[in-house]
Amino acid sequence: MEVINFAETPSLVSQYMSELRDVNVQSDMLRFRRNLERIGEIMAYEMSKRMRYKTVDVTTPLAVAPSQVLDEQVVLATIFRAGIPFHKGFLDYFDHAQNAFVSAYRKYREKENFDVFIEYIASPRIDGKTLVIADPMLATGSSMDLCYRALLTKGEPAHVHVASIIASRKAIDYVKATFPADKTTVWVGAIDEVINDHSYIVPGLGDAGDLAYGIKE
Ligand SMILES: O=P(O)(O)OC[C@H]1O[C@H](OP(=O)(O)OP(=O)(O)O)[C@H](O)[C@@H]1O
Ligand SMILES: O=c1cc[nH]c(=O)[nH]1
Ligand SMILES: [Mg+2]
Repeated sequence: MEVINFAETPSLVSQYMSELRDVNVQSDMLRFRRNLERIGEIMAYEMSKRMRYKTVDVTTPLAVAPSQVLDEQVVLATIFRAGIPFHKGFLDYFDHAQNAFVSAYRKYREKENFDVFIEYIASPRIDGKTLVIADPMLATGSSMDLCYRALLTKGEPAHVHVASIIASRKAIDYVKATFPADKTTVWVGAIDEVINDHSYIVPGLGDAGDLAYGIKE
């Protein structure tokens, strides 16, 4: 399974990542959401280079121009809440994509133990399509895995792109063990080595949902 890690090649993504992580910048929620979006936009563009195109004739005011257009039906899936700005970045580039939304939340049994519950799914059929699941944080990998399994009730995708801003090493290993190796590509802004007792990524950035939308009760 190919893992594309943007941290290996310094670019503007590195600048946006540093702002996302920085406690002194995080109080600017607009910038936090916009940086999630911007990384989504750049990932979408890089992903688009791996996709299939077909040639069509486009009529200009002067003549006919043979043009390359995307020949894959993309479904952009995301997980509430933190996935929303990241998803918007992808959708602004893959503007013809269909979309899927899934809810997943951690229900803590005690401080360190929790189950992830999926309660809501709104998705088109995904048979033969290119499925992108965009969620900024891949901590244990449970939400991503449960989301994927929920989406499989809507069909079998041709290819799966797992897109994340920060992943833990543990989650990368989990995705490698649970997603189909022959048709999954993983895209990450960075991989952090540590995950703490509360299953938060360290150094990570904190709680992406709260930083994007405010704390919840
Ligand atoms: O890999 P996991 O251990 O499953 O954790 C990752 C999940 O945690 C975050 O969502 P969170 O549960 O904080 O919800 P929120 O976006 O509503 O804050 C994130 O957006 C993922 O969905
Ligand atoms: O580090 C983490 C883990 C889960 N969810 C987050 O938002 N951050
Ligand atoms: Mg959260």
